[in-house]
Amino acid sequence: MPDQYPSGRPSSDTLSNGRSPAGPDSAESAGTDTSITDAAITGDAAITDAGAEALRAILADPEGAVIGLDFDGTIAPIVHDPEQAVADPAAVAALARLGHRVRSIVVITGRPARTAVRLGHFADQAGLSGMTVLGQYGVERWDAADGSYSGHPEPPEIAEVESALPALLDELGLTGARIEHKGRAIGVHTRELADPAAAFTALLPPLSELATAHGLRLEPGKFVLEIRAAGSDKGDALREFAAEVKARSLVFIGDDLGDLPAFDAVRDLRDRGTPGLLVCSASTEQDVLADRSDLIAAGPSGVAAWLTDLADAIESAKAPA
Ligand SMILES: O=P(O)(O)OC[C@H]1O[C@H](O[C@H]2O[C@H](CO)[C@@H](O)[C@H](O)[C@H]2O)[C@H](O)[C@@H](O)[C@@H]1O
Repeated sequence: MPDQYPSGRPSSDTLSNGRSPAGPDSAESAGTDTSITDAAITGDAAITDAGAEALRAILADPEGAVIGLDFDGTIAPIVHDPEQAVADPAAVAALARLGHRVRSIVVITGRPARTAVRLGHFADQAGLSGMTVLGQYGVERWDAADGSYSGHPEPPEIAEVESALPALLDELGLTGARIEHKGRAIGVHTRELADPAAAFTALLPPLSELATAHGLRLEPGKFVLEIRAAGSDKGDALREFAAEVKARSLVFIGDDLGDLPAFDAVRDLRDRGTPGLLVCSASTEQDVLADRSDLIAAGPSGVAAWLTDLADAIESAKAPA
């Protein structure tokens, strides 16, 4: 696991940084170290100065803005069965409205691109005809414009890992762990086990060893350990996409460890002059992004509410007087 990741283990604590989330579940009061900006977009939520600056840039020039989002835990609520994790219809509806106004909407996910498109119902939304999905941390791509899918070749080592897994899980007494076959990656989920956190901790060293032995990497997430090819991460994917579409500003919304590189990319880009807004989809399972974000949304429902507010604000700025 890369050093910059503070912990691979899902947290069972509630958010501890005292910042108030945007969205319907918002409960805490705003911290004193942040400034409040346009209440129409952030409600009572605290936003950093850099975030407020980016928000102003987005509102002033939506045609230059890229809206980047993670899928699971951000626009799709977390559920036990990954096949049942559908996008929140309110988030999709807001994105469809934003799709008419902004430069691009891009979902950057650990899911295969096809899975995210299917679970998000992205292909049937009129407003999303310019959307892009970058799957498996950027090595797969779907473009709504022509419905095309593309991707790197699947690493053959994944099949070797797959055949080694049953014996390893048996040995650890964790045969009940859900295996998610993603073609170019394989996920081991502990959410449905009696003690998901203990199972996650027990699996971390042997799965890390297994990944390394096959020249692959371990990607930890919320009660999931994924073995995948090294190479692209969400930061690379976001940087390349922002350059491709010539983004003049960006937002990235995420919830989990795999989103950290995308957060770093937004920080790098804003250090170089492109305004960027970082939004954390907060949960009690993972708080690593909270301190790194400009704005905290109260989970996927808070993200959907924030996107809706953003669409309202952009549309009303465009409405004739
Ligand atoms: O990059 P993301 O879009 O956030 O995808 C990351 C992983 O998300 C999925 O797992 C998570 O969501 C599941 C469904 O809600 C949940 O059961 C699981 O505990 C979460 O970790 C997905 O199944 C993985 O393949 C993704 O890599």
